[in-house]
Parts: sequence; C-alpha cells; structure tokens
Amino acid sequence: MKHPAAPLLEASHLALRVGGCRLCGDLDLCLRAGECWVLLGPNGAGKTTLLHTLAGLRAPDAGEVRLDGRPYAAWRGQQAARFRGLLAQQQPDQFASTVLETVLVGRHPHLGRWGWEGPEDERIARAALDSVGLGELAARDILSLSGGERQRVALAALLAQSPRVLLLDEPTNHLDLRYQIAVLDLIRARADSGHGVVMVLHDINLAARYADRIVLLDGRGGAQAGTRDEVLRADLLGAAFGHPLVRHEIDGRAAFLPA
Ligand SMILES: Nc1ncnc2c1ncn2[C@@H]1O[C@H](COP(=O)(O)OP(=O)(O)OP(=O)(O)O)[C@@H](O)[C@H]1O
Repeated sequence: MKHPAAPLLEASHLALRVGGCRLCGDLDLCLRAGECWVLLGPNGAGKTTLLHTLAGLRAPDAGEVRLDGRPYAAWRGQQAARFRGLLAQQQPDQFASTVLETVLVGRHPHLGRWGWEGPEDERIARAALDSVGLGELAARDILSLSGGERQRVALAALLAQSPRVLLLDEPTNHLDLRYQIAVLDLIRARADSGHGVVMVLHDINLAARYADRIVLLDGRGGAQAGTRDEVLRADLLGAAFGHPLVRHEIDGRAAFLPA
C-alpha cells in the first residue's frame, strides 16, 4: 500500500483573532507535496492573517502550525527560509536597485557565512527572471517597473529562493489576464513537481482552475476547508461573499457567476 507523503505544512485546531474579532476557529489544514491550496473569502475575512500565521510570522491564538513536522519555534530563521517562502501582498522598495539584485535577495537564505552571491546564485536568479518573462529587464532600476512587472519580479525572487513550501498572497495582483494564467501555470507547475503551495486568490474561477483544496473564510469567523468540489459550492460561496452565485459547467469545469 502506498503511504501518502508526510505533510510539508500542517495546521491543527487553528484559531485566529484580530482586535477582539474572530477570523476562524478550530481550522485544520494539511499541505502535502504536489498540492495547491487556495484561501478564499471576502475582504477582511482573514486570508492574509491566515497566510502569515502559516508562514510563522505571527502566532495563532490557539492551535498549532508545524512546518515539516516541527513547530516554528524549533526552526532557525535561515533554515525555515530555505523550506518556506512568502510572496507578500506588497513589495518594499525603499532603495533603488536593479531587477537582478532584487531577485538575488531570494538567494540570501542559501548564502554562506560571508553572504556573497556566487555565479550559481546569479544563474538561478536569471533563470527565475526568464521564467516570468522578464530576463531582458535584469539591469533595469526596480523603481521604474510597472505594477505588473514588479509583481512578476517578486515571484521570480520567490522562485529563486526555491522553498519547498510556497505561500503567496494574491500572486495575480496587478497582472493582466495573460500573465494571471502564465503565473498561475508556473505556480501550479511548482506544486506538480513536488512542492506545496498555499495562495490567496480573489477570483473564484481561478481557484476552481488551480486549487486541489480550498479554505473558504466567511468573514464572520467561520471557515470551510476541504477539496475543491466540497468547498466550491454556490451556497457556501454566496453566503461567504454576501452575493448569490450560480454554478455553471463549461467544458467539464465548474464556473461561478454572480446571479
Ligand atoms: N494590525 C491590525 N490591527 C487591527 N486590525 C487588523 C490588523 N491587521 C489586520 N487587521 C484586521 O483583521 C482583519 C483581517 O485582515 P486580513 O488582511 O487578514 O484580511 P484579508 O481577508 O486578507 O482581506 P483582503 O481581501 O482585503 O486583503 C481585517 O478586518 C483587518 O482590518
């Protein structure tokens, strides 16, 4: 009998509160290699807070998060940064630097004691830039990029970091339709090659296309976690988003439209 792969990231009995407001309670999530989880829910429901908790950037109010079987407290920072990486919702660009230098930041958890990037780090960074279609902009000032280009550079930095677990907060932010699909194909390919992905998306139909499993936060402290088909139901989605939805089947794939 084939045993399922050990979880890359696991949350059990998770409860999150912000400012006295409950975002979720008793949430279980188990990310295995090859899987892509999507966090869905209305504005302010707690998707970013949940993602940051899974990234170990904040402690849960109850329950536990384990990365590769160990709580974050048992990890050293650099070691954790090699195993899991976060694409944040906004990129801090305080200093002028080139696009390539920005992507090379993703290599920092892998650098040796003296912290110098070598030719192999540069090769990895350039390959990551190529994969998001920005190889030709390597020498450009990061502050001169458009919003969509900047978002793809941030993804390239995460790909260069090459963590086993990729946590992404709205990776399609600022992207036009073509790049939304290109970037989500790239992220899905990472999952298919044995990584684990958890990402926040706003688009229910992109979630239907790319997710294996979904957490739906309803904005009132409730959460549904399960397979795509278990969670992507018009009644659950309509209740969470506060607007009725109709499920259609297009080319064998579920699609949800506002009623
Ligand atoms: N530092 C903070 N102090 C007070 N409230 C906060 C703080 N950080 C987040 N919140 C609140 O917690 C709730 C959840 O925020 P979060 O950013 O996780 O939601 P979200 O689902 O990612 O929202 P969006 O879809 O708008 O990005 C929101 O009501 C937000 O205002």
